Amino acid sequence: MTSPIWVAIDTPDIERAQKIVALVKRHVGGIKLGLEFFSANGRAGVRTMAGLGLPIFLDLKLHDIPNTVAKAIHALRPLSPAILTVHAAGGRAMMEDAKAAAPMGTKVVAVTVLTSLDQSDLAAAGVSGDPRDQVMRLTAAAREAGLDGIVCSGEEVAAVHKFWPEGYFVVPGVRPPTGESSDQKRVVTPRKALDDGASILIIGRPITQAADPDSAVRAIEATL
Ligand SMILES: O=C(O)c1cc(=O)[nH]c(=O)n1[C@@H]1O[C@H](COP(=O)(O)O)[C@@H](O)[C@H]1O
Repeated sequence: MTSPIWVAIDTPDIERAQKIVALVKRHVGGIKLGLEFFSANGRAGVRTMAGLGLPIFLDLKLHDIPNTVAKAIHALRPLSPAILTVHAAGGRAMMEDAKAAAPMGTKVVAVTVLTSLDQSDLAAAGVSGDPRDQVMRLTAAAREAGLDGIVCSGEEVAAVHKFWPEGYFVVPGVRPPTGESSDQKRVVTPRKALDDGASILIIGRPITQAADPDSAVRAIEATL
């Protein structure tokens, strides 16, 4: 069975990225490359990583006016990533244009409320209600825009799954029971996120910063 764990490779160093993937590749379903990696290595770097044989999640969290986001996605088309992210806060028109610009086989998913934010952060930004209310509002917009799914924390995934049973749900901010949460505020265990309906789990530092990434990913796998 394909692993639901996708490893977040957050480093600008492509050699380190390749080493980590070599260590964990038998135990992960895919590789997530984000802003840190892409800013340093660009499309050529993504191609190199794709050559390692696992599906690529290109997590650029695009958020701009519809035309700019659509053109950016158009420029990424040759990479045909398995998954691509935009911010749901960019609005329905932006999400519709993002989906239209993406290659056929690419899942476009919308980031709802970052897992590093809690209710007080939302209040500071003028958003009332708790993170779950805001995740639900943005999930409804993503669904109406024709996206494939959303990114949310494990605290909201059960509600989102109930609302959108056929959606694709990406859950980061996942920590093993003994793990440090670092900058993540809405955190659940990998087992709970899956039980509640996560399609895939995004896990970075608990694997990539471990002294032995292979043992770390296998220990997490054993809890699923
Ligand atoms: O879109 C994401 O992947 C994402 C959304 C979100 O709300 N929170 C979040 O942590 N992420 C990403 O998930 C990864 C989590 O990394 P760790 O906290 O190291 O496990 C990072 O690459 C983040 O960019």
